[in-house]
Amino acid sequence: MLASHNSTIANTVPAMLAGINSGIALQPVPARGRGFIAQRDIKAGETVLIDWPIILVCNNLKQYCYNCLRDLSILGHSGVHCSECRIAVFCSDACLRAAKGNPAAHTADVCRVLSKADRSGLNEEDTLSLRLLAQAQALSAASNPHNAVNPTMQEAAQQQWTAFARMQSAAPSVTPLYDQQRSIRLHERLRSTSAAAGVKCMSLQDVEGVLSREGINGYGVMAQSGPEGERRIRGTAIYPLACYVNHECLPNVARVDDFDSSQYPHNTRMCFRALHDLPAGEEITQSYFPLPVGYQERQKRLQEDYGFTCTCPRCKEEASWLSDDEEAMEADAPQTAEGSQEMDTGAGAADEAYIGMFLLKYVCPVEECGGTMLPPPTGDLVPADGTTSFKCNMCGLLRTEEQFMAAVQEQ
Ligand SMILES: C[S@@+](CC[C@H](N)C(=O)[O-])C[C@H]1O[C@@H](n2cnc3c(N)ncnc32)[C@H](O)[C@@H]1O
Repeated sequence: MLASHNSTIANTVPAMLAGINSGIALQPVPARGRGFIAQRDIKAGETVLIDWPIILVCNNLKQYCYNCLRDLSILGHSGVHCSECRIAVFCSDACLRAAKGNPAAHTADVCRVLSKADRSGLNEEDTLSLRLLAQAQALSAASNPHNAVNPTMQEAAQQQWTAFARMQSAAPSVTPLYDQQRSIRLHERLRSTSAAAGVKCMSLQDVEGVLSREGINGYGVMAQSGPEGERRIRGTAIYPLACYVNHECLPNVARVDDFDSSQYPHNTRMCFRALHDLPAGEEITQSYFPLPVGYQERQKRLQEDYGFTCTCPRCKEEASWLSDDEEAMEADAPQTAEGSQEMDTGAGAADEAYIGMFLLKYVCPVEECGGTMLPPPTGDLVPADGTTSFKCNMCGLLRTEEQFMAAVQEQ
Protein backbone atom coordinates (compact mmCIF):
# COMPACT_ATOMS: atom_id res chain seq x y z
CA MET A 1 0.00 0.00 0.00
CA LEU A 2 1.21 3.52 -0.73
CA ALA A 3 0.97 5.88 2.21
CA SER A 4 0.05 9.39 1.15
CA HIS A 5 2.58 10.99 3.50
CA ASN A 6 5.86 9.20 4.12
CA SER A 7 7.11 10.85 7.30
CA THR A 8 8.66 7.62 8.60
CA ILE A 9 10.76 6.94 5.52
CA ALA A 10 11.49 10.55 4.60
CA ASN A 11 15.20 10.29 5.31
CA THR A 12 15.97 6.65 4.62
CA VAL A 13 18.02 5.86 1.53
CA PRO A 14 16.54 3.20 -0.75
CA ALA A 15 18.74 0.65 -2.47
CA MET A 16 19.36 1.36 -6.14
CA LEU A 17 16.86 -0.63 -8.15
CA ALA A 18 17.54 0.30 -11.71
CA GLY A 19 19.64 2.73 -13.62
CA ILE A 20 23.39 3.21 -13.45
CA ASN A 21 25.37 5.89 -11.72
CA SER A 22 28.99 6.87 -11.69
CA GLY A 23 30.71 8.62 -8.79
CA ILE A 24 27.55 9.64 -6.91
CA ALA A 25 25.64 8.17 -3.94
CA LEU A 26 22.19 8.75 -2.51
CA GLN A 27 22.44 10.26 0.97
CA PRO A 28 20.37 12.31 3.41
CA VAL A 29 20.81 16.04 2.71
CA PRO A 30 20.03 18.57 5.48
CA ALA A 31 16.65 20.30 4.93
CA ARG A 32 16.19 18.59 1.54
CA GLY A 33 15.37 14.97 2.38
CA ARG A 34 17.60 12.77 0.24
CA GLY A 35 19.86 13.71 -2.64
CA PHE A 36 22.87 12.57 -4.67
CA ILE A 37 26.33 13.52 -3.42
CA ALA A 38 29.52 13.31 -5.54
CA GLN A 39 31.83 10.63 -4.14
CA ARG A 40 34.81 11.77 -6.20
CA ASP A 41 35.79 14.73 -8.35
CA ILE A 42 33.55 14.82 -11.43
CA LYS A 43 34.56 16.30 -14.77
CA ALA A 44 32.50 18.65 -16.95
CA GLY A 45 30.46 16.56 -19.42
CA GLU A 46 30.58 13.36 -17.34
CA THR A 47 27.40 11.31 -17.24
CA VAL A 48 26.69 10.71 -13.56
CA LEU A 49 23.32 8.97 -13.83
CA ILE A 50 21.35 6.97 -16.40
CA ASP A 51 17.83 5.97 -15.45
CA TRP A 52 14.86 4.13 -16.98
CA PRO A 53 11.24 4.92 -16.13
CA ILE A 54 8.89 2.91 -13.92
CA ILE A 55 5.85 4.52 -15.55
CA LEU A 56 5.40 6.60 -18.69
CA VAL A 57 2.05 8.29 -19.26
CA CYS A 58 1.32 9.54 -22.76
CA ASN A 59 -0.36 12.97 -23.04
CA ASN A 60 -1.61 12.59 -26.59
CA LEU A 61 -2.40 9.05 -27.71
CA LYS A 62 -2.73 10.05 -31.36
CA GLN A 63 0.61 11.81 -31.53
CA TYR A 64 3.02 9.76 -29.39
CA CYS A 65 3.68 6.06 -28.91
CA TYR A 66 1.76 4.89 -25.85
CA ASN A 67 4.72 2.78 -24.71
CA CYS A 68 7.82 4.88 -25.40
CA LEU A 69 6.44 8.38 -26.22
CA ARG A 70 8.16 8.44 -29.60
CA ASP A 71 6.64 11.02 -31.93
CA LEU A 72 4.48 9.00 -34.37
CA SER A 73 4.72 11.69 -37.04
CA ILE A 74 8.39 10.82 -37.69
CA LEU A 75 7.59 7.18 -38.54
CA GLY A 76 6.10 7.46 -42.00
CA HIS A 77 3.16 5.25 -40.93
CA SER A 78 0.17 5.80 -38.66
CA GLY A 79 1.38 3.51 -35.90
CA VAL A 80 0.19 0.12 -34.61
CA HIS A 81 -3.19 0.21 -32.82
CA CYS A 82 -4.05 -2.03 -29.89
CA SER A 83 -6.61 -4.40 -31.42
CA GLU A 84 -8.56 -4.62 -28.14
CA CYS A 85 -9.09 -1.04 -26.95
CA ARG A 86 -8.32 0.66 -30.31
CA ILE A 87 -7.24 3.63 -28.18
CA ALA A 88 -3.54 3.04 -27.51
CA VAL A 89 -1.24 3.50 -30.53
CA PHE A 90 2.35 2.23 -30.69
CA CYS A 91 5.34 3.12 -32.84
CA SER A 92 6.06 -0.57 -33.61
CA ASP A 93 4.92 -4.16 -32.97
CA ALA A 94 7.86 -4.42 -30.57
CA CYS A 95 6.53 -1.53 -28.47
CA LEU A 96 3.01 -3.00 -28.51
CA ARG A 97 4.39 -6.34 -27.24
CA ALA A 98 6.56 -4.64 -24.61
CA ALA A 99 3.57 -2.62 -23.32
CA LYS A 100 1.35 -5.71 -23.14
CA GLY A 101 3.96 -7.43 -20.99
CA ASN A 102 4.58 -4.46 -18.67
CA PRO A 103 2.08 -4.10 -15.81
CA ALA A 104 2.76 -0.36 -15.61
CA ALA A 105 2.01 0.09 -19.31
CA HIS A 106 -0.75 -1.74 -21.20
CA THR A 107 -1.58 -5.18 -19.81
CA ALA A 108 -5.09 -6.60 -20.35
CA ASP A 109 -6.40 -4.89 -17.18
CA VAL A 110 -5.14 -1.44 -18.18
CA CYS A 111 -6.47 -1.98 -21.70
CA ARG A 112 -9.97 -2.79 -20.35
CA VAL A 113 -9.94 0.16 -17.91
CA LEU A 114 -8.84 2.47 -20.73
CA SER A 115 -11.64 1.28 -23.02
CA LYS A 116 -14.27 1.68 -20.27
CA ALA A 117 -13.00 5.10 -19.13
CA ASP A 118 -15.78 7.66 -18.90
CA ARG A 119 -14.11 11.00 -19.59
CA SER A 120 -17.29 13.11 -19.36
CA GLY A 121 -16.76 16.17 -17.21
CA LEU A 122 -13.02 15.51 -16.85
CA ASN A 123 -10.55 18.19 -17.90
CA GLU A 124 -7.32 17.26 -19.67
CA GLU A 125 -5.32 17.11 -16.44
CA ASP A 126 -7.84 14.77 -14.79
CA THR A 127 -7.95 12.55 -17.90
CA LEU A 128 -4.16 12.15 -17.74
CA SER A 129 -4.24 11.49 -14.02
CA LEU A 130 -6.87 8.80 -14.55
CA ARG A 131 -4.58 7.18 -17.12
CA LEU A 132 -1.67 7.33 -14.66
CA LEU A 133 -3.88 5.79 -11.95
CA ALA A 134 -4.97 2.93 -14.23
CA GLN A 135 -1.31 2.11 -14.98
CA ALA A 136 -0.22 2.47 -11.33
CA GLN A 137 -3.16 0.34 -10.23
CA ALA A 138 -2.07 -2.47 -12.55
CA LEU A 139 1.51 -2.19 -11.27
CA SER A 140 0.29 -2.38 -7.68
CA ALA A 141 -1.87 -5.45 -8.45
CA ALA A 142 1.01 -7.16 -10.28
CA SER A 143 3.30 -6.55 -7.32
CA ASN A 144 1.02 -8.58 -5.04
CA PRO A 145 2.30 -12.18 -4.71
CA HIS A 146 -1.32 -13.42 -4.36
CA ASN A 147 -2.07 -12.22 -7.90
CA ALA A 148 1.17 -13.55 -9.36
CA VAL A 149 0.88 -15.40 -12.63
CA ASN A 150 4.52 -14.98 -13.49
CA PRO A 151 7.01 -14.84 -10.55
CA THR A 152 9.61 -12.87 -12.51
CA MET A 153 7.08 -10.23 -13.47
CA GLN A 154 5.76 -10.14 -9.88
CA GLU A 155 9.26 -9.55 -8.49
CA ALA A 156 9.97 -6.77 -10.97
CA ALA A 157 6.57 -5.17 -10.27
CA GLN A 158 7.18 -5.38 -6.53
CA GLN A 159 10.55 -3.64 -6.86
CA GLN A 160 9.02 -0.90 -8.98
CA TRP A 161 6.02 -0.38 -6.72
CA THR A 162 8.33 -0.25 -3.67
CA ALA A 163 10.57 2.29 -5.44
CA PHE A 164 7.49 4.40 -6.14
CA ALA A 165 6.35 4.12 -2.51
CA ARG A 166 9.75 5.38 -1.31
CA MET A 167 9.52 8.56 -3.30
CA GLN A 168 8.74 11.72 -1.44
CA SER A 169 5.08 12.65 -1.27
CA ALA A 170 3.44 15.95 -0.41
CA ALA A 171 2.58 16.26 3.25
CA PRO A 172 -1.17 16.74 3.81
CA SER A 173 -0.44 20.12 5.36
CA VAL A 174 1.12 21.43 2.13
CA THR A 175 -1.58 22.79 -0.12
CA PRO A 176 -2.24 22.93 -3.02
CA LEU A 177 0.24 20.06 -3.50
CA TYR A 178 -2.16 17.83 -1.69
CA ASP A 179 -5.65 18.24 -3.09
CA GLN A 180 -7.78 15.74 -1.25
CA GLN A 181 -11.03 16.66 -3.00
CA ARG A 182 -9.42 15.95 -6.37
CA SER A 183 -8.11 12.59 -5.13
CA ILE A 184 -11.60 11.65 -3.91
CA ARG A 185 -13.13 12.67 -7.24
CA LEU A 186 -10.59 10.71 -9.28
CA HIS A 187 -10.83 7.68 -7.00
CA GLU A 188 -14.59 7.68 -7.53
CA ARG A 189 -14.09 7.77 -11.31
CA LEU A 190 -11.41 5.05 -11.19
CA ARG A 191 -13.77 2.90 -9.09
CA SER A 192 -16.68 3.08 -11.55
CA THR A 193 -14.38 2.54 -14.54
CA SER A 194 -12.59 -0.39 -12.90
CA ALA A 195 -15.93 -1.98 -11.94
CA ALA A 196 -17.11 -1.71 -15.55
CA ALA A 197 -13.83 -3.32 -16.65
CA GLY A 198 -14.05 -6.10 -14.04
CA VAL A 199 -10.81 -4.93 -12.38
CA LYS A 200 -10.24 -4.46 -8.62
CA CYS A 201 -9.87 -0.77 -7.80
CA MET A 202 -7.02 0.56 -5.66
CA SER A 203 -7.80 2.25 -2.35
CA LEU A 204 -8.32 5.99 -1.92
CA GLN A 205 -5.12 6.05 0.11
CA ASP A 206 -3.19 4.56 -2.82
CA VAL A 207 -4.78 7.06 -5.22
CA GLU A 208 -3.66 9.90 -2.93
CA GLY A 209 -0.17 8.40 -2.72
CA VAL A 210 0.17 8.05 -6.52
CA LEU A 211 -1.08 11.56 -7.30
CA SER A 212 0.98 13.18 -4.59
CA ARG A 213 4.17 11.39 -5.64
CA GLU A 214 3.66 12.06 -9.32
CA GLY A 215 3.23 15.77 -8.58
CA ILE A 216 6.60 16.08 -6.85
CA ASN A 217 8.65 13.43 -8.65
CA GLY A 218 7.19 13.24 -12.16
CA TYR A 219 9.29 14.50 -15.07
CA GLY A 220 7.60 16.22 -17.98
CA VAL A 221 8.95 14.60 -21.15
CA MET A 222 9.50 17.45 -23.55
CA ALA A 223 7.97 17.64 -27.03
CA GLN A 224 8.77 20.05 -29.87
CA SER A 225 8.07 23.61 -28.77
CA GLY A 226 4.83 25.25 -29.97
CA PRO A 227 4.64 27.94 -32.72
CA GLU A 228 5.26 30.75 -30.20
CA GLY A 229 8.18 28.86 -28.68
CA GLU A 230 6.00 27.63 -25.80
CA ARG A 231 7.19 24.51 -24.04
CA ARG A 232 5.11 21.40 -24.56
CA ILE A 233 5.29 18.00 -22.98
CA ARG A 234 4.46 14.68 -24.59
CA GLY A 235 4.00 12.81 -21.36
CA THR A 236 4.95 12.31 -17.76
CA ALA A 237 7.57 9.90 -16.51
CA ILE A 238 8.39 8.49 -13.11
CA TYR A 239 12.09 7.60 -12.82
CA PRO A 240 13.20 5.61 -9.73
CA LEU A 241 16.60 7.33 -9.30
CA ALA A 242 16.25 10.61 -11.16
CA CYS A 243 13.47 11.48 -8.69
CA TYR A 244 16.17 12.05 -6.05
CA VAL A 245 17.99 14.87 -7.85
CA ASN A 246 17.24 18.04 -5.88
CA HIS A 247 16.86 21.54 -7.29
CA GLU A 248 19.18 24.55 -7.39
CA CYS A 249 18.83 27.61 -9.60
CA LEU A 250 22.52 27.39 -10.63
CA PRO A 251 22.51 23.61 -11.15
CA ASN A 252 25.58 21.48 -11.76
CA VAL A 253 23.90 18.81 -13.92
CA ALA A 254 21.28 18.83 -16.66
CA ARG A 255 19.22 16.05 -18.17
CA VAL A 256 19.33 14.72 -21.70
CA ASP A 257 16.89 12.31 -23.32
CA ASP A 258 16.53 10.60 -26.70
CA PHE A 259 12.78 10.03 -27.08
CA ASP A 260 12.82 10.49 -30.85
CA SER A 261 16.38 9.72 -31.80
CA SER A 262 16.59 6.14 -30.59
CA GLN A 263 14.36 3.08 -30.16
CA TYR A 264 12.70 1.50 -27.15
CA PRO A 265 13.95 0.93 -24.47
CA HIS A 266 17.03 3.12 -25.11
CA ASN A 267 14.98 6.16 -26.07
CA THR A 268 13.19 6.27 -22.70
CA ARG A 269 16.35 6.53 -20.64
CA MET A 270 17.28 9.81 -19.02
CA CYS A 271 20.93 10.83 -18.58
CA PHE A 272 22.29 13.50 -16.26
CA ARG A 273 25.57 15.15 -17.27
CA ALA A 274 27.79 17.52 -15.30
CA LEU A 275 27.76 21.10 -16.56
CA HIS A 276 31.19 21.83 -15.09
CA ASP A 277 33.85 20.21 -12.92
CA LEU A 278 32.63 19.54 -9.40
CA PRO A 279 34.50 18.34 -6.33
CA ALA A 280 33.83 15.25 -4.21
CA GLY A 281 31.27 16.03 -1.51
CA GLU A 282 29.20 18.44 -3.62
CA GLU A 283 25.50 17.73 -4.07
CA ILE A 284 24.30 16.92 -7.61
CA THR A 285 21.57 19.44 -8.46
CA GLN A 286 19.41 20.20 -11.47
CA SER A 287 17.07 23.08 -12.20
CA TYR A 288 13.41 22.04 -12.13
CA PHE A 289 12.62 24.57 -14.86
CA PRO A 290 14.44 26.58 -17.59
CA LEU A 291 17.43 28.56 -16.31
CA PRO A 292 16.22 31.99 -17.55
CA VAL A 293 13.10 31.95 -15.31
CA GLY A 294 13.24 34.99 -12.98
CA TYR A 295 13.56 34.99 -9.19
CA GLN A 296 9.94 35.66 -8.20
CA GLU A 297 8.53 33.18 -10.70
CA ARG A 298 11.01 30.52 -9.52
CA GLN A 299 10.09 31.04 -5.89
CA LYS A 300 6.39 30.88 -6.69
CA ARG A 301 6.69 27.68 -8.70
CA LEU A 302 8.97 25.95 -6.21
CA GLN A 303 6.59 26.79 -3.39
CA GLU A 304 3.41 25.84 -5.25
CA ASP A 305 4.64 22.78 -7.11
CA TYR A 306 7.28 21.40 -4.73
CA GLY A 307 6.49 22.93 -1.34
CA PHE A 308 9.82 24.60 -0.52
CA THR A 309 11.46 28.02 -0.50
CA CYS A 310 14.70 28.03 -2.45
CA THR A 311 17.67 29.52 -0.57
CA CYS A 312 20.33 28.64 -3.15
CA PRO A 313 23.17 31.13 -3.83
CA ARG A 314 21.41 32.53 -6.94
CA CYS A 315 18.19 33.14 -5.03
CA LYS A 316 20.07 34.81 -2.18
CA GLU A 317 21.75 37.17 -4.62
CA GLU A 318 18.69 37.85 -6.77
CA ALA A 319 16.52 38.53 -3.70
CA SER A 320 18.70 41.59 -3.14
CA TRP A 321 18.05 42.87 -6.68
CA LEU A 322 14.37 43.51 -6.04
CA SER A 323 13.65 47.18 -6.71
CA ASP A 324 11.60 49.22 -4.27
CA ASP A 325 8.62 48.88 -6.63
CA GLU A 326 8.94 45.14 -6.83
CA GLU A 327 9.30 44.92 -3.08
CA ALA A 328 6.15 46.98 -2.68
CA MET A 329 4.32 44.73 -5.13
CA GLU A 330 5.57 41.64 -3.33
CA ALA A 331 4.39 43.04 -0.01
CA ASP A 332 0.88 43.29 -1.51
CA ALA A 333 0.98 39.79 -2.93
CA PRO A 334 -0.05 36.80 -0.81
CA GLN A 335 3.03 35.52 1.02
CA THR A 336 3.86 32.01 2.08
CA ALA A 337 4.64 31.27 5.72
CA GLU A 338 8.36 31.59 5.03
CA GLY A 339 8.03 34.90 3.14
CA SER A 340 10.02 34.98 -0.09
CA GLN A 341 11.94 38.16 0.83
CA GLU A 342 12.94 37.03 4.26
CA MET A 343 15.43 34.46 3.17
CA ASP A 344 18.36 33.43 5.25
CA THR A 345 21.42 34.94 3.60
CA GLY A 346 23.93 33.23 5.88
CA ALA A 347 25.61 30.80 3.48
CA GLY A 348 27.65 31.64 0.37
CA ALA A 349 26.04 33.67 -2.41
CA ALA A 350 26.78 33.92 -6.14
CA ASP A 351 27.47 37.49 -7.23
CA GLU A 352 25.81 39.22 -10.18
CA ALA A 353 28.79 38.75 -12.50
CA TYR A 354 28.93 35.02 -11.78
CA ILE A 355 25.21 34.56 -12.38
CA GLY A 356 25.43 36.55 -15.63
CA MET A 357 28.35 34.45 -16.88
CA PHE A 358 26.66 31.20 -15.82
CA LEU A 359 23.52 32.06 -17.77
CA LEU A 360 25.52 33.20 -20.79
CA LYS A 361 27.42 29.93 -20.81
CA TYR A 362 24.61 27.46 -20.14
CA VAL A 363 21.40 29.02 -21.53
CA CYS A 364 20.80 28.12 -25.17
CA PRO A 365 21.16 31.34 -27.20
CA VAL A 366 18.25 30.40 -29.51
CA GLU A 367 15.38 32.75 -28.66
CA GLU A 368 12.55 31.10 -26.70
CA CYS A 369 14.38 27.74 -26.58
CA GLY A 370 15.18 27.84 -22.86
CA GLY A 371 17.33 24.70 -23.19
CA THR A 372 20.63 24.13 -21.39
CA MET A 373 23.99 23.95 -23.20
CA LEU A 374 25.84 20.81 -22.09
CA PRO A 375 29.58 20.20 -22.41
CA PRO A 376 30.71 17.32 -24.67
CA PRO A 377 30.24 13.87 -23.12
CA THR A 378 33.10 12.27 -21.23
CA GLY A 379 33.62 9.69 -18.45
CA ASP A 380 33.11 5.95 -18.08
CA LEU A 381 29.31 5.73 -18.57
CA VAL A 382 29.22 7.64 -21.85
CA PRO A 383 32.77 7.95 -23.19
CA ALA A 384 34.00 10.93 -25.16
CA ASP A 385 32.69 10.89 -28.75
CA GLY A 386 35.20 13.28 -30.27
CA THR A 387 32.87 16.30 -30.27
CA THR A 388 34.24 19.50 -28.81
CA SER A 389 31.06 21.58 -28.92
CA PHE A 390 28.52 22.30 -26.22
CA LYS A 391 25.05 21.04 -27.23
CA CYS A 392 21.57 22.28 -26.27
CA ASN A 393 19.48 19.59 -24.58
CA MET A 394 16.28 21.00 -26.13
CA CYS A 395 16.97 22.13 -29.71
CA GLY A 396 20.33 20.43 -30.32
CA LEU A 397 22.20 23.67 -31.18
CA LEU A 398 25.99 23.19 -31.17
CA ARG A 399 28.39 25.91 -29.93
CA THR A 400 32.15 25.71 -29.68
CA GLU A 401 34.20 27.28 -26.89
CA GLU A 402 35.43 29.85 -29.47
CA GLN A 403 31.87 30.82 -30.37
CA PHE A 404 31.06 31.18 -26.68
CA MET A 405 34.12 33.40 -26.15
CA ALA A 406 32.99 35.54 -29.08
CA ALA A 407 29.57 35.90 -27.41
CA VAL A 408 31.31 36.97 -24.19
CA GLN A 409 33.29 39.61 -26.11
CA GLU A 410 30.02 41.01 -27.51
CA GLN A 411 28.61 41.57 -24.02
C1 LIG B 1 11.93 15.34 -6.76
S1 LIG B 1 12.05 15.40 -5.03
C2 LIG B 1 13.77 15.34 -4.78
C3 LIG B 1 14.16 14.23 -3.81
C4 LIG B 1 13.77 14.47 -2.38
N1 LIG B 1 14.75 15.33 -1.73
C5 LIG B 1 13.63 13.17 -1.61
O1 LIG B 1 14.19 13.04 -0.53
O2 LIG B 1 12.94 12.28 -2.12
C6 LIG B 1 11.64 17.08 -4.78
C7 LIG B 1 11.53 17.47 -3.33
O3 LIG B 1 12.84 17.54 -2.74
C8 LIG B 1 12.94 18.68 -1.89
N2 LIG B 1 13.90 19.63 -2.47
C9 LIG B 1 14.45 19.59 -3.70
N3 LIG B 1 15.31 20.61 -3.87
C10 LIG B 1 15.31 21.33 -2.73
C11 LIG B 1 15.97 22.51 -2.30
N4 LIG B 1 16.82 23.18 -3.08
N5 LIG B 1 15.71 22.97 -1.05
C12 LIG B 1 14.82 22.33 -0.23
N6 LIG B 1 14.15 21.20 -0.59
C13 LIG B 1 14.39 20.70 -1.83
C14 LIG B 1 11.54 19.30 -1.82
O4 LIG B 1 10.87 18.74 -0.74
C15 LIG B 1 10.91 18.83 -3.13
O5 LIG B 1 9.50 18.77 -3.06
